[in-house]
Amino acid sequence: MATSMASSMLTAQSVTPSSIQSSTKAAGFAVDASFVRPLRTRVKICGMTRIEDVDAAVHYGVDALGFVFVPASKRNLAPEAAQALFDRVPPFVQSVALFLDADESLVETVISKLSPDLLQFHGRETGAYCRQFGRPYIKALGTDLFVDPSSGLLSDLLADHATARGFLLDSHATGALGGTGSRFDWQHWPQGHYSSVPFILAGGLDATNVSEAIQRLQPYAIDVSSGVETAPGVKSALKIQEFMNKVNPIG
Ligand SMILES: O=C(O)c1ccccc1NCC(=O)[C@H](O)[C@H](O)COP(=O)(O)O
Repeated sequence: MATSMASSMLTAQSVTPSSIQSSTKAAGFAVDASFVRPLRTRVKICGMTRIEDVDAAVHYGVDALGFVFVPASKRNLAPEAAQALFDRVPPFVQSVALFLDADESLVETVISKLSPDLLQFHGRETGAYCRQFGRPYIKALGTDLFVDPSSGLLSDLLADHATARGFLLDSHATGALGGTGSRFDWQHWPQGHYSSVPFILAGGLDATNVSEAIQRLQPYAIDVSSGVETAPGVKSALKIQEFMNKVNPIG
């Protein structure tokens, strides 16, 4: 008890904003006053379709749960069917509603019925489209954009989405379906001064590769779906446990 109190005091003392910022700079990220890297990697598990999976994810310490409102997806939820899942999300765990080039009416229905904490746009949505809902959002970007940043496409997109709370980098080509379980070439992970908002790593993560991903890329957060599933939309409590233990090892 005494030892653990002493070590938590030590941690609290040594974690000044300036020490956080200098370690962030060392990792190659642009830092401004609005983005201080957290000490632990945050986790979103996406594609929740079952109450028992929500419970397992919460039990193992997830930060956010993703719910897919994309009719073409195997993980798609009808807003009415999602109510019971949203009702199960406890305080301090975020609910994230995911859309892909959706009709505005679907987004509005989900907002009014389910009150998600955060919206996630996975297609070719413009900044103006995303902002019209007046809710915080993150924007998914295909890493094809990062292969040649000099093209200007990437900086245009980041500028258009200047009010996004973060950018999720996935292996999908922009506009294509996500949640495929495939990894992108991590060499294309942004190391430069692209943005002062957090980058979230997604695409093909699982318990075998997530530690390496975090060490090499130091993302703000990670997002996983297939890597903790036995079938699309069916999560495994054991895989969630193994994954979460690798992200933020206990002890
Ligand atoms: O999950 C889907 O079916 C889906 C459909 C359409 C757009 C996006 C979708 N999922 C996005 C994600 O789940 C995340 O980006 C995910 O963390 C990465 O997926 P995975 O490679 O399966 O871990």
